[in-house]
Amino acid sequence: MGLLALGTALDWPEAKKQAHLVRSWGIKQLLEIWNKAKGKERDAMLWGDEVEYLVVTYSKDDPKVLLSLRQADILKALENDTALSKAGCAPPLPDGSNSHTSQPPPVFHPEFGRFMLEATPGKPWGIEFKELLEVEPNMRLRRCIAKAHMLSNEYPITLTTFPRLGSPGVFTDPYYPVSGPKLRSQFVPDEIANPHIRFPTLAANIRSRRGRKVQVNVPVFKDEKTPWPWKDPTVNYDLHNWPEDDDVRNGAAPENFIHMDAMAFGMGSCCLQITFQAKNLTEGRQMYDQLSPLGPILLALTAATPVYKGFLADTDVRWNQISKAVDDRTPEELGEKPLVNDRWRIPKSRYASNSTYISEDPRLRPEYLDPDLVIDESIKQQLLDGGMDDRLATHFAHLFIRDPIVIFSEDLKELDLSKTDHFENIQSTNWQHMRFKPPPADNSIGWRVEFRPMEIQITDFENAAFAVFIVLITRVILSFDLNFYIPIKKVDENMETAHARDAVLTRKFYFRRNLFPTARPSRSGSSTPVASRPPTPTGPVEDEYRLMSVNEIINGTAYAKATSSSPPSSSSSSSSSPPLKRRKTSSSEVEDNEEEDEEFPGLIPLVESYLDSVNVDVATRCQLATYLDLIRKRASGELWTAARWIRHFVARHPEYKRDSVVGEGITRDLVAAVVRIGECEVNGRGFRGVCGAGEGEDGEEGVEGVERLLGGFR
Ligand SMILES: Nc1ncnc2c1ncn2[C@@H]1O[C@H](COP(=O)(O)OP(=O)(O)OP(=O)(O)O)[C@@H](O)[C@H]1O
Ligand SMILES: N[C@@H](CCC(=O)O)C(=O)O
Ligand SMILES: N[C@@H](CS)C(=O)O
Repeated sequence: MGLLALGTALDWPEAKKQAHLVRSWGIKQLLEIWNKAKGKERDAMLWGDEVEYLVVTYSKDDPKVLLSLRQADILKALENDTALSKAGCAPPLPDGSNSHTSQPPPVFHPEFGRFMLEATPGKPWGIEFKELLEVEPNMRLRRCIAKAHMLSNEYPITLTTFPRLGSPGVFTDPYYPVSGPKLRSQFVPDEIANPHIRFPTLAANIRSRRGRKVQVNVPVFKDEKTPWPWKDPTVNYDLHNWPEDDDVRNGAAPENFIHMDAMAFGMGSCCLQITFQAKNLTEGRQMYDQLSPLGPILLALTAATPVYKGFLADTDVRWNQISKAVDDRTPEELGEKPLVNDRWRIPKSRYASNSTYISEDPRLRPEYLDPDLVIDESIKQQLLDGGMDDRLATHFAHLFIRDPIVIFSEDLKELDLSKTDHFENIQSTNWQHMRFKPPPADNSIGWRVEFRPMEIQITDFENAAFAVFIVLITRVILSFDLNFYIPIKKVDENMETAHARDAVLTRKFYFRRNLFPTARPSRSGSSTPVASRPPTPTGPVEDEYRLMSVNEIINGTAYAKATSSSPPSSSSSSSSSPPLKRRKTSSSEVEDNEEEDEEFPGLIPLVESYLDSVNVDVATRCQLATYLDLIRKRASGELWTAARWIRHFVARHPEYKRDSVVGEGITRDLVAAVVRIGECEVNGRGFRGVCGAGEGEDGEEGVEGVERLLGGFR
């Protein structure tokens, strides 16, 4: 959730005139906080998660599911219920106890979509291992409380996208006709966006700055009966409501791509974000850098977005779609026209993988950095003159190549150095996969790092597992002083690779061979689990990394070898499931017979070594083991990603005609299945009973394939 200030928002031509002023005030505010906070020490190791939900309407007797646009009413109901004391919202902790002692009631926030909600814990989590066990019940509590403040036919669900957002016909409740002055979309009404002035202004000014509508094209999945070449049948080439309607006539909607044209198609997607507070600036910078190369791996591992606008896509994750949905670059910045009015060619959208490292770690070789990084030299100079070091000044001078998109006229009267609003304006509209967050103006909390790439998962069990995994990884990084550096450009490449269908099983990612400076004892104390090659700090950088599968990265080469002989569990799926490709089509695709002999320890074994080295009680260790097991099995293919489960669900549905179309009936049943899984979880009844395959305990049908997604964990 970005900066929710209020005021009179400037339209783009006016905002553009003030961009320079906002940037220069933003830099002054940044220097103010920098000078105040750079020496901050011993901040507590806190962290927090953010879970984003879609709100849908669903009832057993209704053949339609819709997006509910009652976000404001729901938030008001939550706000008015100060105790958030709805009966039945206290699911037991995994150890059977019922105490949620460390936490005040959760906090609910608005999001871009008027059909979205975000929930965070009432206060950040602390360093205690036991608190890790509170995360899942707290997430369930949030879902339960949210539901209790909705209408009986409304549900908070954690699918990344609503499968028929922008499809012809009715997909919102209430219905609004398409086309409004802010989004100017062919497919979604303006009312789909949160009416807070930030959101329609973001959408309108991004479009205006760009000079045309955003162009969100996703390759369609080619099934047996998909007409080919495929032309998006929902695009209307004859509309003449807005000048921007010409975009589709000028090639904005190419063949074989699902075409979308508004910010809502990206920022209407849900994710799971984790924020960490570092003990000081140095540690924050280290965490930012070391977590960066893990971003694409976690994106692939959490893949959950195979459907857009009623069609199966040929990609599994949301990332590039959001990137395109907020891409405000002009034709000059995109390199389509010679640079005349703009200052730079800019290689990436504002929503993209991060482009530089920020630590002063001596292990950071210059070769890992992008020599062509675009920065604003004059801003960098101001930061250097203000006492900031070169590397961090470069980072902020890169973020500040962007224009502020939402400017309130009231904020332009005088510079207030007791605030950070102008700095946050630019910072919070640089949606990179990591965010480095300075303390607020009052310096009350520490330097923080936000990990942003993960897709939201269907259940809180999975969301807690991924949140806890990232927490444990940061502790391993800090305890073992791990080194994940690879050239930042390779992180970009990995981000692209993560989009492939089933990338988790079919692709390889650039990853650092040796995470340790020297060999370390293994868990058994015998042979070393670390990479077999010595570190090469001065040798060719290319020797420091190689392509690895997600299984190798997460589970280690030994485990991957042992599990790779058995085909992924998709082999037992219906023949009508989209096929799992094992063909080689690019250098990053997994080849069955191309095993590398080099050892790599794997992140989960490293987490286990770390847990062995600290004092964790048995009950906590057991619960953490179920989370690690889920991730281990997702990485090995024993369990499916949500993307694969959704594809399977669609493929098995009687209404699916193998033509890539995800119709209303399929969408309804998919949402029904997700609601049912959520209910089973909130009620603490487990997935295996009511929600397992076949007839459930309550006499209702189980959810198709749920055991492939979740295994027998609950
Ligand atoms: N001092 C802290 N240390 C670590 N995490 C924190 C701290 N304070 C808040 N958080 C966590 O950071 C997350 C984001 O908090 P919040 O919504 O206030 O930030 P935001 O700036 O709106 O986030 P975003 O960067 O996603 O827009 C939440 O999970 C919250 O629990
Ligand atoms: N929902 C967005 C993130 C929004 C935000 O930056 O808060 C995503 O899926 O990445
Ligand atoms: N909620 C995000 C995306 S619009 C933000 O406000 O920055």
